[in-house]
Order: sequence, then structure tokens, then C-alpha cells
Amino acid sequence: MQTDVQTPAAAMPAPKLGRWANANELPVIDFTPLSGSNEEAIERVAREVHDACRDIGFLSIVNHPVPPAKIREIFRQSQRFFALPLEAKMKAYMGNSNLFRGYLPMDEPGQKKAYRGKAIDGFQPHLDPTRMRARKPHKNEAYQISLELPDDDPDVKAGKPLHGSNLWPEGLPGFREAMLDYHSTMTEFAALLASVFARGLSLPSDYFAQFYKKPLIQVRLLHYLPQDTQAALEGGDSRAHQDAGGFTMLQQDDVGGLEIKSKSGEWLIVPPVENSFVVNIGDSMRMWTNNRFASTLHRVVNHYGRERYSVGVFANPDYDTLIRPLPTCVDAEHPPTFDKMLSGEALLFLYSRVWPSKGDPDKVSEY
Ligand SMILES: O=C(O)CCC(=O)C(=O)O
Ligand SMILES: [Fe+2]
Repeated sequence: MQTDVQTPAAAMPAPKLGRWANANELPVIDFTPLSGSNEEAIERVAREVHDACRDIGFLSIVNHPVPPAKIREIFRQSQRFFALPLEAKMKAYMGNSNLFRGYLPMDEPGQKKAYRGKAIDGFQPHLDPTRMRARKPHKNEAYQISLELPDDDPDVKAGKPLHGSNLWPEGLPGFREAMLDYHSTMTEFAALLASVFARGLSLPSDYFAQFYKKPLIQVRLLHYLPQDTQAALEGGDSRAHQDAGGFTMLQQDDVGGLEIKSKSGEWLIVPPVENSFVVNIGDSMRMWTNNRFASTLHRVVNHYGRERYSVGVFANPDYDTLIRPLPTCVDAEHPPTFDKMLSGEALLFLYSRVWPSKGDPDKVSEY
């Protein structure tokens, strides 16, 4: 999700409405074999996931290990949070800290930017000024947490960017516990998915564990008001983006509205399936796989006349993860497409350009 307003690019074609994806356009993958010991069946799942990540960058997962009760509970907590008066939500305003956590109101102008971090060419290509459109009113609000760390954590003490504690709202008993519980459940699910990616990429199944020891995984609650078709289309389209980190695990409610850009250039609406997770690849994982996996452009268009809630979990690796093309993704036909990129710095580069923070607006870090 982006909140920035940049110079509009000249003469962009008018956005087009999406159409519902057919069953064969968005793979639905059954994770049942992963709770058993049939190696062949597990390998088959890993292969299906690999092919979906390569061909589309999006897939749906059914029969995963996250209990439906936890999914119901996170939606319940999300509704409680967004129902608070604006003033109460603003107490946890993201711009009150420099950790990119907390509340983002609707139509956040996001003026206070402190450009930090560092990324390499090709990371987050939709941020390129020549491709940006003016941001239109988007009528969504968000609240996010990341890894909760105490003040005496060594990285927090050392002032390491993005490390610290979350901004919690007041007057919502049980909210903090439920958010942290979902964060930890999803951290486990992320580890399972990472092992499936590793297998599919012909790496040892625990390959990614070394990069997910203190991962900056985010849980983001999102709330979208319905808009009339034209406003919803323009607002959603102006925020089309590719996710930045490793991979995303999304719950959307039954309203619909998530749309992905197909290779043929059409916008496909991802059908909501109760309890399934929509999983998609972020730019860091695309680069890690030397561009084998796709980080697909997506947007949300809510013109369905109902409020929409979704919960995204962004599985970012440890800050210090040095992303280099994976050995199994490089060969004579696929030479390395880049040298290296530090995960935490790259995320900081993005966040500090699209989200508000308390930092000095002119500060540019030197790494
Ligand atoms: O709300 C959704 O379905 C998608 C949100 C999203 O793409 C994001 O926050 O990165
Ligand atoms: Fe996204």
C-alpha cells in the first residue's frame, strides 16, 4: 500500500475495470500433504507453489495450518479498532514514531518524509516517477504492527532502524494480545511457506530459516470504504503496487476487490474464498530468485457497496539479510541480474518514501 502523492506522469491511459479471474487463472493449492509424511506429495505441493510463483506470483492456499478461529478473531479485532473514533486511532498515528508502525488514516497526505535507506535499480519499479500517477483519494485506513521488541533488546538499544515496539491504541482490551498472537501464528506459517519455496527452488527445506531469525514481519489491518465505480477505480489504480519484502499472506473478507495485473495486461479480480490465504511474492523474493518468481502488480478496487476488511502479513526477512541471486537460480542461461541488496535498507528506502515518520525530512542516510 502506498500513500505518497507524486508528480503525475503525463498521458497515462485511463484505468480499466477488472474482471473476475477464472479458476485456471489463479492456482488454488491444497496444503494438506504438508501435515503428513508423504514425501512425494510434499514435493508435488512445492512444485505447484514454485510454478505459480514463477508464472503469476499469486496463489491461493487452502487447508493450511492457521485455525479458522484465529482468522475470525483477527477480523473481529480489526473491526473493533477501525470503529474507534478518529481521535483515538490518531493516538497511535504512524507519524508519531520513526518505525513505520501504527495507524494511517484515510487519504493520508504523508507529508513528513525522511528519506532513508538504500535500494538498487529495479526494486519497486512502480515508484519510478515516470510511471507514477497522481494519487487519488483511496478511502482506506490501515494499522500495522511488526516484531514487538522491548527497550532493552540489543538492536533497539543500538538504534537499529525499524526495530522497536509497536504503537497500541488505548481502550481496546485484548487487542494487543490478539494482534501479537496472530503475528506469532503467522510467523510460523511464514516459516512453513519459506520451506515450501526452498524445496521448489531445489534448496534444503530449511534454507531460508537463517534469514528469518529476527524477521521484520508486519501484520497490517486494512479497511476500505466503498466508493462509486469511477472513484474506486481511479483511487485503487493510482495505488497499484508490487509488494516489497519476501512474500505476503493475505486474508480478504467476502466483499472482493483485490485485483492483480495478468501478463496479458488485464486486471483480474481475486475471488474471496473463506479461510484461504492469498499468497504473493514481493520484490525482495523476486530479486532473490534472480527474477524467476514474479512480484505482480496489484490494487484494490472496492465498488461493491460494502465496507471491506483485509489483513495482510508481510514476511520480510531479518534486517541484515543480504539478498543475492540464489545459487540454484543462476546458470548460463540465467546470469545474475544484480549483485546484492540489504533487505532492511531496501525496505527502509520504500517506507520512508511512502509513509510518514517523525524523522528529519531532509535526512538521507549514508551506508
Ligand atoms: O487489501 C488487500 O487486499 C491488499 C492490500 C495490499 O496489497 C497491501 O497492503 O500491500
Ligand atoms: Fe500489496
